[in-house]
Amino acid sequence: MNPNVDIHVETEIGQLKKLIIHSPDGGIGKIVPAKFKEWLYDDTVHLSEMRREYNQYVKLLLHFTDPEKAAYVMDYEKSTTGMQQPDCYKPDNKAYFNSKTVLDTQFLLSELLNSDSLRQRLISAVCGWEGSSSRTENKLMAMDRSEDLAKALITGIIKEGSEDTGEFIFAPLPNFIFTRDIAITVNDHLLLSNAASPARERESLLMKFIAQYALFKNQPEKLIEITEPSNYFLLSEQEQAMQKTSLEGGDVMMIAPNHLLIGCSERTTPAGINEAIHNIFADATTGIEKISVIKIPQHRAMMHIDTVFTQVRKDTWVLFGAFSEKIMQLDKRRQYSYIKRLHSDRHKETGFKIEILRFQKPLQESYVPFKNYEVSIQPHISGLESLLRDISIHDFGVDPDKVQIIYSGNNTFPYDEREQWTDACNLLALKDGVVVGYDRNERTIGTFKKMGFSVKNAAALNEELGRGLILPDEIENTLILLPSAELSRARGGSHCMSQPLLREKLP
Ligand SMILES: NC(=[NH2+])NCCC[C@H](N)C(=O)O
Repeated sequence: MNPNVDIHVETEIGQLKKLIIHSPDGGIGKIVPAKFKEWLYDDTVHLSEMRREYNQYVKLLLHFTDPEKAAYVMDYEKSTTGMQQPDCYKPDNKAYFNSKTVLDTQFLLSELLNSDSLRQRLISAVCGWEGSSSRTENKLMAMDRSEDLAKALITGIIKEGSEDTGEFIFAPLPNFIFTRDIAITVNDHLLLSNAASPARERESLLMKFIAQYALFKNQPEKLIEITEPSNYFLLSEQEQAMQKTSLEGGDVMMIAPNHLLIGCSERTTPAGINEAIHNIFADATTGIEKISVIKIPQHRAMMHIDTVFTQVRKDTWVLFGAFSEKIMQLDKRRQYSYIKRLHSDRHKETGFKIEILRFQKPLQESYVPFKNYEVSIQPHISGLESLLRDISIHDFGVDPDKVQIIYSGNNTFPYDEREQWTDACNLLALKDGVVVGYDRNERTIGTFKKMGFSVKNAAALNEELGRGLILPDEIENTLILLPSAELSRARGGSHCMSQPLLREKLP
């Protein structure tokens, strides 16, 4: 792909033009219960069903960004009915849809691996990381097709015959479908994550290669990296745990052209945030002037901030009601029972209260790297709901009376918690007011309807779009529902399954 062409994201809701995804690969079919905790899963997944669900998502993205390729996959599917996973969805197959707007990490990697020097470098880096033997390294080097090699580096399996047979060389990357978590476009820069757990570290390594050698080949200065301080290795184990520098993309939202949100969570540490703020403010060209940091409890149910809220439209948000200070002030009993629940399955202090700090970039002349930036607690921002209102009003010029918050599960226990768990708050905007969610979150869907949104099933809509009965431009104020029985088990929604590279500016 052309290096550094058309990479720009300045909001969460501008019309989506280009993104990186990763279709569920065979590694997901290898998860065993003994590995749930380490591999960040809560269940085994029925892979072929998950793929059927995911393919609706891919089709939808193609309809909105690359209609020719949408037509191609729809025709292909029709001509091959009965195929479990049609070849047009496989990045290593000749029939792959190969779009320039819906890019798969696996396809991007295989293109890079056509270069001998990069092939050598990537294999050494991955094998070094995984502690593999030289025999494994040589086996990988000897692979003919770069498509097979890319797949092996992701799934951890050197295929022999069908997908289910082959040699295991390292652990799979079952969370690679959540491409949001590995990197975030910040205006025309890319912020690379530093994963919190070993299960996701190889993902970061692969993404770094894609960013360095494909997306930003000619502009390495546009990459923002989060690293451990140089004296980290000197610290005791205890100090290292305290000062771990991790930041995952699910905690970062490019909310308005000069405003970035960063969550402090189970996955993103204060040291990671500190590093991000300094690196972003030190670079005069990122365009970021304020960074709001949101501290949420360190809890599996809400590993990133995008599991508790996302933006739907300039004036509309979906939020987990337990984090609305407005509701919690009214409902002290509910707050108490919620805190108790959060604490009961966690030994360490989780810290329930949401805290928000705003960091303001000082004028460039007075900026001394790593020394000064202004921190403020805005008195009118007392929690998440007032932050979201503040963004609609001040960043998007919405009339204060017009801001609306949709609460997951219609803010009624137990649906609020159940639907937050299955990513009712984790929506991807295809454009201002058109978002993608999961069909299982019925109470949340009901609230969308009450608020005046249309609701459409992805499969039906894809058919209508395919037949030209409706055009993407004609779709407004709509929640599009993906089938989600299996997809939701991986514990992420459409927001985390997307890494936007290009969105149009809002009018
Ligand atoms: N941005 C997100 N909410 N990502 C969800 C990631 C889910 C994944 N199983 C994990 O625990 O890492």
